[in-house]
Amino acid sequence: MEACYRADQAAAAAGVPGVRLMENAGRAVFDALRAAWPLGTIRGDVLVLCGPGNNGGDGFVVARLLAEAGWPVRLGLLGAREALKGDAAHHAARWRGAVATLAPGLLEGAGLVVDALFGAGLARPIEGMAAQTLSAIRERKLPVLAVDVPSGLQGDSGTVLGEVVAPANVTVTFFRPKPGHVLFPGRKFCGRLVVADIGIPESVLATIAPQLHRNQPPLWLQHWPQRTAESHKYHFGHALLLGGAEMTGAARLAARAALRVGAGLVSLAAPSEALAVYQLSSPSLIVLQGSDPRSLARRLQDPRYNALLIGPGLGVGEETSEAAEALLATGRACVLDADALSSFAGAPSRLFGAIKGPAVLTPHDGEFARLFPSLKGDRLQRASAAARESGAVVLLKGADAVIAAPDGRAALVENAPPFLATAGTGDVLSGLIVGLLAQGLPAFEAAAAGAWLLGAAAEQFGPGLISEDLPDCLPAIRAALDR
Ligand SMILES: NC(=O)C1=CN([C@@H]2O[C@H](COP(=O)(O)OP(=O)(O)OC[C@H]3O[C@@H](n4cnc5c(N)ncnc54)[C@H](O)[C@@H]3O)[C@@H](O)[C@H]2O)[C@H](O)CC1
Ligand SMILES: [K+]
Repeated sequence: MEACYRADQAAAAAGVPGVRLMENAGRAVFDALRAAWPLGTIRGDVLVLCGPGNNGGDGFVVARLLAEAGWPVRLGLLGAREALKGDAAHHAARWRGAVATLAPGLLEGAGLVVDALFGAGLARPIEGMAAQTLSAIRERKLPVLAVDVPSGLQGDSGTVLGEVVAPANVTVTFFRPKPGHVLFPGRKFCGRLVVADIGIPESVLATIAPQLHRNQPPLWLQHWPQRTAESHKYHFGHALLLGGAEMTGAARLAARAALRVGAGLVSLAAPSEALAVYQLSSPSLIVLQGSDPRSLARRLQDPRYNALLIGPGLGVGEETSEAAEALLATGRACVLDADALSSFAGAPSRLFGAIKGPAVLTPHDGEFARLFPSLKGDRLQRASAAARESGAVVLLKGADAVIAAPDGRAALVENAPPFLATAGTGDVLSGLIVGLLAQGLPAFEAAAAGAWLLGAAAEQFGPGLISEDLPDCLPAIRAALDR
C-alpha cells in the first residue's frame, strides 16, 4: 500500500497552493494545541521542533501563530535554515523568532513540545541529534503534540522506523487518518487523534487514495436494508449456519447476532445430539437436523438460503472442510470463520479453489498466518494480498482490524474498543456479517458494516461486556442508522 497521499499530490490535485495547505495545517495544529493546553496551563514555554521537510514547515507556521497570539514559544531546527525548500522555506521566512539548532538542551524550560520533525517523508531510522532529542523528551515525560504523525512512525503502516519515537498526547493529522494512526503499534503512540480538514475536498482523496477507506457508516450505508410498512421477513434473506456438537456457544452467538442484525430468517443445522441445546437457545432460530456433508448437500438444494456461515464451534477436520466446500460450491454468499479456516490450514489452495461466489474470511492473526504463511508486510498489505490471492474479502481481526477486498479496496476499523477482546466476539462478528449478507449487502460492505456494528455495540455496552451482551445492543444502533 503506497503512501495514501502526499502534500504535493493533494495540493496539485486540489489546485490548492501548497503554501496555503501548510498554513491551514499549521493553523489546525495551533487550534488543537490551544484546545488541549489553554494558555497558562503549560509550565514553561512551547518548544517547536522542526525537521528539514514540510513537516518542519508546518512547525514554522505553528510557531509563528503561537508567537502572534502572545504565547511563549521557541523553535529548534534540524539542519540549516538555508537548506529548507519550497513551502517550508516560505513559511520559515515568515518566522521572526530565533532558530536554534536542534539539541536535547533546548528542552530546558519547555512545558510542551510540538513535534514537527518528521512526517510522511520519514525515510530511515532517526539518528543523531534528532534521536537524542526525542529520547530526552521521553525521559523527561514532556507533553507532546505531534504534527501529522509522531516522528519515527511510518504513516502508511504504523510501524516504527528504528527504535526512536516520541509518544504524543495529541496528534493532528490532515484530511483523514493514515493507516499508521489506526494500526498498531502506531496507534498507541499517537495519543488522541485530531483529523483536521485543511481544504482538500474529499473528491480529491478519491483520486489519490481510491482504495483506502475509513470504516465508517458512509462506506456502506447506501447498501443498508430499508424496512418499510409492507416489508416482510423474506425480504431480508435467510441465513443458514452450521453448528457443532460440542462448542455450541459459538454458533448460538453467531445465530443471535444474525437475527439481531436483521436477517429475515436464520436457520441452524446441527448434529442430532446437539439439537436440544440449539432449540432452547432462541425461539426465533430455526433448528435443522444434520450438518454432515450429505444432509447439507440435500439442505442446500433449497435456494432460499442466500447466506451461509460455517466455522464457529464446528471443530477442525476433514468433515468441516468438506462441509465448507459444499457451501462454497453453491456460489451463494459465504462467511468462513474459525474452524472452517483452520481446517484448510494445510491446504489453502483447496479453500481458494472452492470459492465460487461472494465470500468473507474472518481470520485472527493465527488463522491468517496458517492460511497465508508467505505473505509479508504490514497488516494492510497482508490483508490486501490475501484478498487478491484467495478471491475473498478478508477481515483480519484484531483491535486494529483491516478489511480488504480482491478488487483492492481496503478499510480500517477504528471503533474496536479494547474490551472487545473477550471470548466469542469473533462468533458474534461472523453472525453479523452473515446476517448482513442475507439482507443483500455485498461482501466487502457486509464485512465492514459487521465490524463497525460490533465496535458500536461494544462501545454502547461498555467495559465488562461479554459476547452475549452484544447482539441485544443492535436494535438501538440499527435504529440510529435507519434514520
Ligand atoms: N498531506 C498534506 O496535504 C499536507 C502535508 N504537509 C506536511 O508535509 C509533511 C510531509 O513533508 P515531506 O517533506 O514530504 O516529509 P517530512 O517533512 O516528513 O520529511 C522529512 C525530510 O527529512 C528527510 N528525512 C527523512 N527521514 C530522515 C531521517 N531519519 N533523518 C534525517 N532526515 C530524514 C527527508 O529527506 C525529508 O525531506 C507531512 O507529514 C505534513 O506534516 C503539509 O505541510 C500540509 C499539507
Ligand atoms: K511529526
